[in-house]
Amino acid sequence: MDVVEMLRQTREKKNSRPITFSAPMVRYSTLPFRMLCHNHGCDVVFSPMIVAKGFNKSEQFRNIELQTDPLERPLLVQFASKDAEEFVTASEYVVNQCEGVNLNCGCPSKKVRKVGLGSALLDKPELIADIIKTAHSRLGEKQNFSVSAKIRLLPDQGETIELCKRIEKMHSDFIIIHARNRFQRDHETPNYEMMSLIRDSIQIPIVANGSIFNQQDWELYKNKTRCEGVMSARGLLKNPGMFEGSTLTKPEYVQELWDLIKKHKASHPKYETTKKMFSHIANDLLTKNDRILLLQCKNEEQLEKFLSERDLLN
Ligand SMILES: Cc1cc2nc3c(=O)[nH]c(=O)nc-3n(C[C@H](O)[C@H](O)[C@H](O)COP(=O)(O)O)c2cc1C
Repeated sequence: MDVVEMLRQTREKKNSRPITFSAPMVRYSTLPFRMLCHNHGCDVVFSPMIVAKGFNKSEQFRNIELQTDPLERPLLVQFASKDAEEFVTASEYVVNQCEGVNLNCGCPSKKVRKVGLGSALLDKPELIADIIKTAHSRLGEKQNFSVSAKIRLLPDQGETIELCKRIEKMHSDFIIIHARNRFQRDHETPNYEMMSLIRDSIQIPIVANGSIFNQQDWELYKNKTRCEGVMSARGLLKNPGMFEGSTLTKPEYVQELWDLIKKHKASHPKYETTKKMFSHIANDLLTKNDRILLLQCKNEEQLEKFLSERDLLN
């Protein structure tokens, strides 16, 4: 259950499979989706990004934003914050619900950056360092509990390496790197070369992220960057069984997610999000016309009828 130990062991064992992570995804990486990923080959699952300020303010917000289950663990919880005390306070609320906390330094959304969160932190390496250092000094004693950062590359190679070294020096247990900078679009090729240079510069484990859709993709990362972990977002939305070797999504995943949402009803957000989630997971099982029809379902009953008629639900 110690994520850091899992990553270290992978490094020591040659030719071993990297530790697999489901990525933080606003709206989508709720408890039912995390359980599905956990059941199908994800070694570690991630909460969506949670804004620490709101989380600290109200119990109601905390209950809505984060619901967990011992069966999904190891779980990491990600916070957006620009203040060390605020990050630690939020982390203290979740310390018994998860195996670690992560600082979001990568979200490129304008709305998030405008308030100084997400990838805005990449312009302030000293602030990232302060948050990680403070969190480590206050939470580092807790066993099996990690503190880490998720970053994107910077446009400048030297600055990226400096940032990673700084994060390591502040005792981040590992670092998650989306192998693109914040100006790059998700379809652009990840920068494996820069990842390899980072590997040569730091000792802490690296979790590589960016366009991992199948086994070849994660093997490419492992070979090119010598990372200890791999993380997927869109790949798992398309095929939640990707990390257990399934090459295509399966009707069973649709049924399982449906059952998990029913079971953990309160933890799942609005119907519109549920519908979109099914449109991703069932995408490759449907015809083009059916994909359009799915998105036209107006409520849960219609969606259930639609999926049942296509033999995706019992
Ligand atoms: C719907 C969606 C929501 C996301 N939400 C978050 C988030 O909450 N926190 C975060 O660090 N990254 C978030 N990301 C970025 C992913 O974690 C990941 O870094 C990015 O999608 C690249 O990985 P991929 O190529 O496997 O999709 C999100 C991505 C998607 C597609």
